[in-house]
Amino acid sequence: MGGLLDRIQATGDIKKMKEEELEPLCKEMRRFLLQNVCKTGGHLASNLGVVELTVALEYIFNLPEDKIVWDVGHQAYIHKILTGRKKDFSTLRQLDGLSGFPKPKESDADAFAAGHSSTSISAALGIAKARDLQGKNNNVIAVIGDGSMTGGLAYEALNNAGRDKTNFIVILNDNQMSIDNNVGAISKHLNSLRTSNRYRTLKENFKQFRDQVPVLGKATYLVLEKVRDSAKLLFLEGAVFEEFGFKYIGPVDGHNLEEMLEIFRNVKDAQEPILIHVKTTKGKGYLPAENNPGPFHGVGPFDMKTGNGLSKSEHPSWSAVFGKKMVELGEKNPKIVGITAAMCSGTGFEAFQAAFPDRFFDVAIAEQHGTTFAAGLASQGIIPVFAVYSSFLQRAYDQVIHDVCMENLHVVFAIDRAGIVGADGETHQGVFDLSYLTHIPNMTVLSPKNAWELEEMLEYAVNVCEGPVAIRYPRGTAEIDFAEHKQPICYGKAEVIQKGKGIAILAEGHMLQAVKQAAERLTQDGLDAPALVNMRFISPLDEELLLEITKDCNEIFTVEDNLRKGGFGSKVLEFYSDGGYRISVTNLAFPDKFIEQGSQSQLFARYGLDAEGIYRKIKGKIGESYGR
Ligand SMILES: Cc1ncc(C[n+]2csc(CCOP(=O)(O)OP(=O)(O)O)c2C)c(N)n1
Ligand SMILES: CC(=O)[C@@H](O)[C@H](O)COP(=O)(O)O
Ligand SMILES: [Mg+2]
Repeated sequence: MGGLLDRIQATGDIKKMKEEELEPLCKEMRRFLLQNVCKTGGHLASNLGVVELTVALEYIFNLPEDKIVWDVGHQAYIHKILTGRKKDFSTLRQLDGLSGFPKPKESDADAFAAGHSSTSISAALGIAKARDLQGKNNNVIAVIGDGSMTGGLAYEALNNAGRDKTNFIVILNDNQMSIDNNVGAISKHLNSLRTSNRYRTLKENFKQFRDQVPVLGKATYLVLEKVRDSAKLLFLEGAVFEEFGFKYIGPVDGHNLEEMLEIFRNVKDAQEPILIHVKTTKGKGYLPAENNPGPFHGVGPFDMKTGNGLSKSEHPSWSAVFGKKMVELGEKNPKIVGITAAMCSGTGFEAFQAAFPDRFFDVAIAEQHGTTFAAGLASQGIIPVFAVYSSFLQRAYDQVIHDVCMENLHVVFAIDRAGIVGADGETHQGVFDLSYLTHIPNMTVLSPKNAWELEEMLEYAVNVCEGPVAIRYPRGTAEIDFAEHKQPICYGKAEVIQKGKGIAILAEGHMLQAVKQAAERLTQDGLDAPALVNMRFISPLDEELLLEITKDCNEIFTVEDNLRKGGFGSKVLEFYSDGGYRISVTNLAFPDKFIEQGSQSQLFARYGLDAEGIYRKIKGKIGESYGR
């Protein structure tokens, strides 16, 4: 056990293995993956599905000279293990550990960083063009899943690449799944291709042809091409990729190592754009994941024997609170519709989808389209609620401005995973949305302190607001026991949790919990109780309250789950500065850099945004004036 993988770790090169060792290597790889990911958590099912594909790719191509661009990159664990990172694999997705995504900073075998979907063909095309411009002749390969193939960016790249005739290879890894079931016309088209046996027929024809005209190994591809041209019938139905100018090869069995090796040998160094359609099974080799690929797309620690998750919480997740409330709102108002961009289960939208299938739209991985589609619906009096992760909405920035806000359309954005998300790291931290939304005219931005307030804000956003409105809430479990503070939501009004003297702490959303604990410690230290405010509205700010508070307080602290620049605190600072008010404002927020991976609590602690850190920063700032 561990022998073959350890050999690769020692030699740093899978190419030194004998071909007959590759099957046992795949077996060992699956065991290793399971034994580790059941402890660290991670994107298990996608990785189990690409074991043979990755092993064959890295056996035939020469890394790092040849460049493999993994789309999203959540399925690059095997690649990491094969390229010298087995020894660090137990640190996967942990603080200061191995990233769950490709990262050129981590290894020169990682050609391009990713985390968001549908970028691989564009990036690979750019890398191939750069190769040509520099007179090099390495191979460039994009590996993209069927789910990621629903993203518009992929088609912009195909459109560019096919016309351009740049030689590079696209491997379409089709497991018929996005995170949930894949949807849309492209997915249907892939299904129709999957069931055809054109590649096998082509191979049969080729064999007959070869028996008549002897050919040697490397020329195989050229012969295949000739066979193809002489057997046009096989291609009459045509894959859409042929129309884009790619040579289409497939569908091929992505778990048949021999077939993968043969194809990759044949296409290596080809001089035109080629797309290989590979069929795989998500979760392959681990029954709980094969039977339930959705939940095993991304998992926390689990029991390997049963597949059951280990972490349980008595509190509901923010997404679950959102989902439950949406059903209630949907029952009362038939104008409400739900939109997701391939994140139905992640955003808690499943119950709404089940209850109102005609009023629920999974637009696939298409945040830009989802936003403009919502604008279209809103322009006709429908009330769309688009539930979308904060970092993925970054894609639709122009659509938010141009299609929604400029026309002041009543679109509700339920921004899930706002703030620090944890183990996914830099690519997924939702720490920009306050900065990229709050300066847009007409946009209302709300941040709930707890589960109850999320429900109230949703009701308010759907039934009371008129223009565009965004409610941002974090990943994880929602606080439910703030029984004492249940004031109704009023446009542009903050909620005063506690009046105070000297210091005022203004909290954004769920940060109020840590702020309350920090405030308690300050009072235990003998300071006057600080004023505590739950801002609720980040845009527009409650300017009346900001003025009022200066009567009793001269030290203002803002606390938020966002980067500092352009965030909530900097807006407060701007307000006082523009008005010429002489008051000390300190912003407690994430620093202006890409925030690394780690658990949410580790990251809040590292950046001084947990209760302890907030307490220390306030104490440090005011220490002198209080003589402490
Ligand atoms: C822009 C963007 N939207 C949504 C996601 C979330 N997401 C990550 S993987 C994934 C499904 C991808 O499906 P596919 O490409 O087929 O890969 P598979 O996991 O099936 O191998 C989704 C929706 C993302 N990473 N980026
Ligand atoms: C790779 C990707 O983008 C998603 O799978 C993401 O990791 C999901 O995040 P959650 O676990 O927060 O739903
Ligand atoms: Mg897929």
